[in-house]
Amino acid sequence: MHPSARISAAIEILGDLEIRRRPASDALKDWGLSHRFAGSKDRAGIASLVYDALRRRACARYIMKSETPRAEMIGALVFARDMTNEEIESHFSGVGHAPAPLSDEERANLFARDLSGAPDWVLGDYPEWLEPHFARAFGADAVAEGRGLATRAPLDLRVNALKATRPEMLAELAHLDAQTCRFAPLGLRIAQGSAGRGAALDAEPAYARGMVEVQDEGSQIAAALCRAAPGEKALDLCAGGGGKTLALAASMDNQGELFATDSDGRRLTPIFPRLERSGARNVTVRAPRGKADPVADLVGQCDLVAIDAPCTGVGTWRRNPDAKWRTRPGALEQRQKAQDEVLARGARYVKPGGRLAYVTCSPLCEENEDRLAAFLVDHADFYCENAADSLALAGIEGLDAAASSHGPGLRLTPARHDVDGFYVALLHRKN
Ligand SMILES: C[S@@+](CC[C@H](N)C(=O)[O-])C[C@H]1O[C@@H](n2cnc3c(N)ncnc32)[C@H](O)[C@@H]1O
Repeated sequence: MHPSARISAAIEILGDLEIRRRPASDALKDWGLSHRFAGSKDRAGIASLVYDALRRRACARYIMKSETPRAEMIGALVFARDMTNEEIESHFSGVGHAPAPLSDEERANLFARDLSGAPDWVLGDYPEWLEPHFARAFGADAVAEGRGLATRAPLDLRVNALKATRPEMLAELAHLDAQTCRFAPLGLRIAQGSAGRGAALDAEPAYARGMVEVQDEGSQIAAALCRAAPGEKALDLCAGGGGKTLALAASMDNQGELFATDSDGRRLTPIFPRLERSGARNVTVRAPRGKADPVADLVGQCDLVAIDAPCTGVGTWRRNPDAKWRTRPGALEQRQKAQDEVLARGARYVKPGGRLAYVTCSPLCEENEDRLAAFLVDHADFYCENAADSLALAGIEGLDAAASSHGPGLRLTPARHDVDGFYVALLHRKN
């Protein structure tokens, strides 16, 4: 497909999202099924355009003074693709499958690119309802942090210490220009292509053999901060697809016991092949059955309970840009309730002297420091670890400035650390 035809297709899909209010991945899949002539490169290129438009939707709508998918696409080419006015006009030629030529009004708005007077939520490209929450979490940096969350994510890999070393994998993946991550001790980063096209990892023998695993550097740091050690009894209470479980198992070097569960058994499905591929042998998956607690025998027994809590996912917007417009205000209150419940539940499994790791992929105080403060009111037998100690004990260097200024714990953000947004705090149960 001609690049201009891809732009037309992306506009069509943005229109579908507008009307049917469904996940972008569903709309993209349906488009692919009904346009079978489009090859995989075309589909990837169109998806990348759609996601870029979602990333920069607020700025695009503002400069174009319009909320149409066409306006969003023009804005995406400005803000996410750095195209000149002439380049954009050449794509909107009306020839063949290219979008119709720009109207006089569109041309005037495009040429002006006028963001003057725009509020922070527009400049930072986040939903208006989150403005007070961003202001609280980030203060004067709200716009910069929003912009960070509106960029494209790189591809990060975690070297599976059960099967390989980082120097070995650096050499193995040199043809992808793999680089060591800045902070994560086992992390490798592969830069994305200019139009957001990623490396074909599936074709890599090192990936197929489980020597590397896809995991954002922020998620790797969160897992490393848990300090799961060989010989420990550990519980991953919100294991989901197992991203953190695999990292915890590797950090335990297959020694000790790691239990993985989740309140939603269906979410555990991907964990089985992933464990198999990774060579982790000390993990027991306990799927919930009926109302009984699948890990009841672990009450008061665990050295470590990791809670990768359900959250708004604001920190993952780089990878899921449509989530930022699909999340509704009520979701924040719902998540806070779930977080209080899961923290109270997790505390029960920690043995005296054991630790509880609380992790979210959200930067909002309401989901992080506020939840810990509420937890500590009801759990006087727990205390929070100092952020500097957490980093030192996990052997992670260069992140001292990530200590939260809102309370205990650490905050990672795309703008400051070039990783997905994460919050991590370590609590200890007193002896
Ligand atoms: C952020 S996701 C976990 C992601 C996963 N740890 C990973 O790294 O791939 C949060 C998970 O918490 C689960 N969850 C929510 N409330 C829970 C509870 N009270 N007990 C256990 N799991 C819960 C959800 O079903 C969801 O799978």
